[in-house]
Amino acid sequence: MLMRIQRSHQCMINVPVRAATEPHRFLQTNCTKPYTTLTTSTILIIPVLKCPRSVKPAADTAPEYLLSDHCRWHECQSGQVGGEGAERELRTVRTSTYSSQTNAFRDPLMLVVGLTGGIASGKSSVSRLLAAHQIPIIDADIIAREVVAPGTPGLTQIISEFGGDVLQPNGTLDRLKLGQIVFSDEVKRRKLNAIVHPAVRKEMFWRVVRCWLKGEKVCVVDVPLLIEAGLWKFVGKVVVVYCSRELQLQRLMDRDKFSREDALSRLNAQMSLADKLDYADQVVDNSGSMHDLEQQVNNLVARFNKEAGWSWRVSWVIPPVGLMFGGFKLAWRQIKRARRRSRRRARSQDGGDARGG
Ligand SMILES: CC(C)(COP(=O)(O)OP(=O)(O)OC[C@H]1O[C@@H](n2cnc3c(N)ncnc32)[C@H](O)[C@@H]1O)[C@@H](O)C(=O)NCCC(=O)NCCS
Ligand SMILES: Nc1ncnc2c1ncn2[C@@H]1O[C@H](COP(=O)(O)OP(=O)(O)OP(=O)(O)O)[C@@H](O)[C@H]1O
Repeated sequence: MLMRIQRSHQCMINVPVRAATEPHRFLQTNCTKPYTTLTTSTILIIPVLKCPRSVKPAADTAPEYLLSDHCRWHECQSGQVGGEGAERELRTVRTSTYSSQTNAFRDPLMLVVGLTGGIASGKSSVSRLLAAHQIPIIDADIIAREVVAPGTPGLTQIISEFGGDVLQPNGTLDRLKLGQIVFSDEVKRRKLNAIVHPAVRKEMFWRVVRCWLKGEKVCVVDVPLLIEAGLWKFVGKVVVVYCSRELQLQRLMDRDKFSREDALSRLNAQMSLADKLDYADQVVDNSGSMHDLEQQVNNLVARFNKEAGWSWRVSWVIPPVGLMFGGFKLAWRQIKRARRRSRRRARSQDGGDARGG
């Protein structure tokens, strides 16, 4: 049963009645809590799930949006933003938040959060807000620059693949030129990815390990291509920063002073945000103001802290615990996520058929 509630002067969403009347209790008992654990013995990243307490049907669970003041839903719903495409995405957002709430073991050793989204959807803005809460951020875009700095094997490989023309007179990479080449040619982009991504993955891995050695209970890896590169499988929680395609384009053009054509070529080089939502455990809707975003991030941090709990310290005391459960949990989580995605697809197809009919 759904009821329509007005959450702010500009925002209306559909939520289950129980969620509307008892949001906090509702969310506490209906949460996705997959985790990533690190064990000292193996220094492996092993996702661990929280023990099922109660598995609710997807339609009976509360959307994450209850806790935030994000907006423009009313505009999307009335077709003011993005038209039919946005409507489809909106449906996906709603479906994904409703059904992302499975249950898992509350015994994380360190929660590794994979923060992703599309180009200019607001990942860096979310990262900055998270960093203000003293959460360590590992930024793949920054690492991707470091591994191609002058004197690195990465830069040498790029020169041998793309030629010396992609260098500036001072010997650094001409990123604008290389960007124009790779974002208009998929084969070349794959070649660049094959040079840069392995080095980025390796460095990210060691930075995660360092976070764990420092005793952090949560760390966030900000990776634009988390889903495309398959890295979502190795993080404990996937957070997708979403906004409509049109807003993404607009923000990209405003920020980087790209023409619409250049912006589109970069946008088209990535999986669509609507498709990324299929992988999300939590969605940050960045369609509203910076203030809306900040509120959502505050809620996200509260959630991380609650989920990480006290037991992350277990990894320091009994390292084999993570190893024992990790392999099993990894496999189990993959199965659950695959089921979840196929349920969502079926639901969104049903919705489309129903409307079409
Ligand atoms: C092509 C390059 C030189 C352009 O540099 P530029 O400074 O203009 O962009 P920047 O690196 O800041 O990336 C901006 C955004 O573009 C998108 N993007 C970057 N590389 C890719 C790619 N290979 N495929 C799809 N999207 C990409 C991401 O959303 C990223 O956040 C650079 O993006 C690059 O080296 N890309 C390959 C490495 C990579 O995949 N980086 C992404 C994180 S691992
Ligand atoms: N809620 C918002 N309201 C207004 N502007 C925003 C909002 N969120 C982000 N922006 C602006 O949009 C642009 C893109 O945001 P940001 O750099 O955080 O995206 P990103 O996903 O990290 O991009 P990239 O993939 O290129 O690294 C920036 O100029 C930022 O200031």
